Amino acid sequence: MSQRPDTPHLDRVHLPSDLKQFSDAELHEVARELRAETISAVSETGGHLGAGLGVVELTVALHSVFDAPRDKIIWDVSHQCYPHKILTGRRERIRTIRQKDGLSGFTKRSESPYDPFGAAHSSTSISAALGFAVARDLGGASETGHGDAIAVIGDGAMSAGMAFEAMNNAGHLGKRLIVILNDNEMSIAPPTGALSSYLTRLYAEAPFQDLKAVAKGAMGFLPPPFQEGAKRAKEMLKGMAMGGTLFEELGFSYLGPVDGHDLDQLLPILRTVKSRATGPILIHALTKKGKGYSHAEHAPDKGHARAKFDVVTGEQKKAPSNAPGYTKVFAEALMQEAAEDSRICAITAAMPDGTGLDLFAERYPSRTFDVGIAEQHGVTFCAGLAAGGMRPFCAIYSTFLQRGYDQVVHDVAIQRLPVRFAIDRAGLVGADGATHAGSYDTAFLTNLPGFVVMAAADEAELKHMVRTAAAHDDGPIAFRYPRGEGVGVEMPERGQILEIGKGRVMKEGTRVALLSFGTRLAECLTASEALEARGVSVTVVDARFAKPLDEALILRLAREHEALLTVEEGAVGGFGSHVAQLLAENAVFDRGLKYRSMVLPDIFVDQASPRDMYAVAKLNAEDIEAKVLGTLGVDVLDKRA
Ligand SMILES: Cc1ncc(C[n+]2csc(CCOP(=O)(O)OP(=O)(O)O)c2C)c(N)n1
Ligand SMILES: CC(=O)[C@@H](O)[C@H](O)COP(=O)(O)O
Ligand SMILES: [Mg+2]
Repeated sequence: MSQRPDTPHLDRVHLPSDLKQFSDAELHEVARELRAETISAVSETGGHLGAGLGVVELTVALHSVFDAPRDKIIWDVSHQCYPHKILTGRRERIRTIRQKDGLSGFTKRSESPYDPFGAAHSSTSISAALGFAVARDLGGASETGHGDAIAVIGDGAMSAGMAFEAMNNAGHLGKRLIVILNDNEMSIAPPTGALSSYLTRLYAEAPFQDLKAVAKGAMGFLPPPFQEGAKRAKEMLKGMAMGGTLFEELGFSYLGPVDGHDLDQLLPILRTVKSRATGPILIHALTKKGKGYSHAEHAPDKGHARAKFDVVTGEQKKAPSNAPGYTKVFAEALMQEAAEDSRICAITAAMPDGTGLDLFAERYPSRTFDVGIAEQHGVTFCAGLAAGGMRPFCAIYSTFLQRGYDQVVHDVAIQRLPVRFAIDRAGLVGADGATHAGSYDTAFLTNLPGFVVMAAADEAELKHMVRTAAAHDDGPIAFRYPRGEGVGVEMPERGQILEIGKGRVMKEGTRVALLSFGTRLAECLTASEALEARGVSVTVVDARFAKPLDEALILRLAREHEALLTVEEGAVGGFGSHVAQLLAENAVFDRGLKYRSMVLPDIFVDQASPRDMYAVAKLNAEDIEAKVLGTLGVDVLDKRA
């Protein structure tokens, strides 16, 4: 356990209203202690660090000026919400964050009235805040009352289309709405794209202008520093002075840039905005990701997410790995294929490290594209690349691909374009919890005509699937694989091209067939050993493909066994549902086959270790064993006795 920081001011804050007791000078102390408390807590739990450290002053300023929960403070993505949680009655539990039965790592409506809107996927905050603003003005019912709607959105999140859709709508409606653009010039990786350059220009190149002239035509309200004509006010006015910022063109008043770490700027500005704003306003705050903790500030990712760490040295306490991680296996396999085929290119939506494409980019910079947080665009961009004769690999986490689904259907599948989808973080992911679970991709891709859908059972299989996808030009193809380490199997030098729609039999038995799709295969094999020990003979098959199904193999298994169970780390509607459809269409149930399908349950599974989450989902080896025994009508307790 790290030594807890001394926090005499913070100790007096149990709810945000307690901040009102402090002078502005004392709020500086609160902020200093809040930063120390955040670092100390995350050092014990691991989690998102850099973004939270970057908004410490903003959090203190917002909570001391506004009146949450009546005023709705909506954190975009909400990975920066730890200081907010500490100030809003959750300090006692902050050291449980992201753990089983602990606080969520994100804002969550069911957790606190101070979290008016849950998030974890980016760029939703302005839409949600606008919804609150309109509900307020239309007299919607709210247990906490209706006050201001405030969206705090990062420069990375601001680059997504959804943020602009919301600004477009908000500018048109003209409601009082406050957007704080938290510009730290970082996404998880350095941000890419023209918007990022634009934001930089807003404060780097804007000429100073006469304060009075600016004030005259500007916004009808000015914080005191403006009136005093202080140098700082000039800084604040730079962007405004340019006139016609992108945000103003969209109907927002633009105020900034302001120093997001300077409470002496933030407090008067927020107070003035609170008392005077009428329509939508955007405050452009410049901050530093990882601010105040040098090990974060100077890290390439600015301390975005951390395992538990030593506060003094910054050293992370990572568990030693026993097998290569799936992400790295994917990246290395793709590089092998790219070496042979100059048409292969790779696309990430702001997750170069998470998808392994940072490695690919080092070797093939001109064939790597980080499109920013823009999954929809990323998918259609790949469709265009494929139509243009390239072989694009679209590397997007399962959970984020949800955002590009219409593009998958309309731009890729209907046109039968050979986009290769590398779907990382398939299945339950652990500490990020339900928002990041890769639960639905098998279901939403296997519905689509012409799609090939594969799941890797281990890291060697992943290598085969990368090669198979590279070679597959006849329409779209996807392969899914989980977060974390492989199972430690022997790795081939290079992947083989798999026969499309063919599974592999791992072991032949006689009474029960376990048909696995994905990495539950290891659990099936473990369960089969336990079942064999009870005298139940088990066949275990790795399906490899959910689409097309290996119909011949599945129908043979159905014919030759008393029971057939499918097992997958995906929601209902995926592999098992397609197998059931095949069996039904072939009248197999009429002949008395006992069929069961093991899928993720119809609940959102909260954060815990992946193993604990799979225990909740009843998809571990012991659950498979129990399900088989139940299916056969064998009394589990009797047998164990
Ligand atoms: C739709 C979606 N895509 C990708 C992500 C992964 N992601 C989480 S935080 C983040 C960077 C956000 O950058 P920014 O908004 O600037 O916030 P910062 O971390 O810099 O404070 C990304 C890409 C996500 N949460 N949601
Ligand atoms: C907040 C967010 O969406 C990311 O930071 C996410 O937590 C990354 O997950 P991985 O650690 O699995 O890359
Ligand atoms: Mg940022």
